[in-house]
Amino acid sequence: MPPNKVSPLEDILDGDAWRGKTIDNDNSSDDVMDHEDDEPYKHTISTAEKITNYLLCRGDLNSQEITIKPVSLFGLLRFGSRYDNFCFFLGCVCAILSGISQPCLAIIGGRLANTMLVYAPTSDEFRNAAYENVYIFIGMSAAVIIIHLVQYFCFHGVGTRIILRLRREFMRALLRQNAGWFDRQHSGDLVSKLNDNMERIHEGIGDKLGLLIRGFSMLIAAIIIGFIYEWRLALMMLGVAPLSCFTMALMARKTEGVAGRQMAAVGAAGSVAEEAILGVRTVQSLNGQPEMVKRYTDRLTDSKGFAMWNGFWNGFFGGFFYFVLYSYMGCGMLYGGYLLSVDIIREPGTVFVVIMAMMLGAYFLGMISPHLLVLLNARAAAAQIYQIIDRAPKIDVYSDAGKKPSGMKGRVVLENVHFRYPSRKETKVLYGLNLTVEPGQTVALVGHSGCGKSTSIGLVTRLYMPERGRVLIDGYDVNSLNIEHLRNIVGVVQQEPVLFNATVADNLRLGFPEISREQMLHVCKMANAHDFIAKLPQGYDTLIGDGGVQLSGGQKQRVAIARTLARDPKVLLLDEATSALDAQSEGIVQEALNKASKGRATIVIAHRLSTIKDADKIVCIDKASYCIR
Ligand SMILES: Nc1ncnc2c1ncn2[C@@H]1O[C@H](COP(=O)(O)OP(=O)(O)OP(=O)(O)O)[C@@H](O)[C@H]1O
Repeated sequence: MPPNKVSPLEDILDGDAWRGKTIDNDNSSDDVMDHEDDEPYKHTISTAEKITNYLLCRGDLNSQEITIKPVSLFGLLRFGSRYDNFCFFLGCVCAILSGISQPCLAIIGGRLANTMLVYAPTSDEFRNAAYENVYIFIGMSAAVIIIHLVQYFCFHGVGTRIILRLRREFMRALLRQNAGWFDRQHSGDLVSKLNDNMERIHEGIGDKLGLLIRGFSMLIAAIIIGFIYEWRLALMMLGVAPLSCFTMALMARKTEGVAGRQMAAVGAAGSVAEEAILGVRTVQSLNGQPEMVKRYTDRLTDSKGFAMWNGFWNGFFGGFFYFVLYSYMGCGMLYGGYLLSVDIIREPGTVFVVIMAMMLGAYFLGMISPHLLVLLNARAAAAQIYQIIDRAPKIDVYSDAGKKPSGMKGRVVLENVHFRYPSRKETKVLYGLNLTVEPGQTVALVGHSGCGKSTSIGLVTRLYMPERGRVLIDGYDVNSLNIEHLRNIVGVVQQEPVLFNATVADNLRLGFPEISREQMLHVCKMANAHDFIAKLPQGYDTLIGDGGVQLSGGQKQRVAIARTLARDPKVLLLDEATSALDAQSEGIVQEALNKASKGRATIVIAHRLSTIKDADKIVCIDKASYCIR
């Protein structure tokens, strides 16, 4: 069954036009282990990109290493609907118009200058010409306001909508990945992909792209207008463009380095804060608050130095940029004056038009230079995100493929199972394990730490696939069963129950949103959880905090057991479900587990005798031998 729609933004997010293609999963039983290593990649920058970078004084960007092939510019719009594509196009047109309009305003400025310098202020000609130009000026300014508004509205809307979809698709794709893949990832990296990369993509299809288009079109329009009005002055003024570009490129080179180090130091401080908050009870119980605050402050102090340098370079080059612009403007005025004196230029307004247009072009060229990386960064960030979105794992929880037999009893057979983890291929964990659990029977798995007990039950839920041998339920190879169906038949209770920051009822609904109140009460009674839940301030609707922090360990475990029972699994896998509890809680939870395992095939992993004393069979796992008692 495809996953349920999860967001109230269905109207925006609905529709398949933007949905990325994924590789179909055949769920075939001849799949071996889930070996899916991602190939390393080194991207080479195209010649056009190299030339652009050199022209804009950013030759340093040509040597940077990009380890993923960036998507194309249009690839950034992959999750855009037709409406988004239209808005994007309209935004680009408005950005170009907005860019062209600025040098055009310089023309009106020049005409006004002419009026003031040529006519007597009291004459009718002066009044008429001045009014005419002022009206044109106001009219054009009003048009610029509208163009700006449409441009920002379009880019902002497109960016926001596409990022919303992208975030949802990324989250959906993340939760689709198999355990072997997660073993090779760092959760911090994935969260930062969700935040930083999305931000970069947003910049690439949003306001910053508008800024780039506007800057380039402004420069081109300024050059054209300048050369049309007076090519000699325009040619002289053209020199300001590389100068301003060079100044801002220098600033970008200096600040990018220190800003990166500043961000890294702030990030390190953030990690300390996150660790301290997550482990606040341990910190407080050890009176470790001053130490944690000191560690946090030390990291922040590291960032202070970089922040100061960042500010210094920004201030210095920002000021120097204006110095370059105004000095050049002065030189332009002198040269314009000379051309006027030798009658090459007839009207003084022409000098203003050329100088103002070229200055505007140069100013915006300088402004966009630090943002040159925006597009490349966005394309590389999109490539990273799409790589995960497009990754269809062999064990695919969203796949519709596979058998869904009804009326399953839950007879579990592990037949000569060999296994090693994909992330540690050199170490073999299971060496031909054989195990049979009849419906209604409880089998205890025992053995020394690390012998492969948890691994065995992970294979029953098909978290991983055996290297050799088969795992069967009612005679069906688990590889041939539909994954969702399999995980409805098999229920797992872990040592550390994982509850979420929601109400008790919401936690019980996870994976089974249709559960009725009666069913909820029934499973909670079976799990010895109903009595304490009923005494909570809002009963089943009580919020239980991060990870269920407002419940005791035993209470959390009973809610987790009830949640597992909600889907009425035929096979119950208990992975040291009581080992983290004190003796009293253990008794209550054990009683709940005994009730829960009635009529189901149950595999219990335990170290305590009390947990396994009622088992029908005890299987001892020891590297190359498995003994049954
Ligand atoms: N995700 C993983 N990636 C790589 N190796 C793993 C992974 N999980 C477990 N292992 C290794 O596989 C072996 C078996 O681990 P498993 O968790 O099945 O042992 P166990 O018998 O349940 O141990 P314990 O009783 O301590 O819980 C161990 O050597 C462990 O280091």
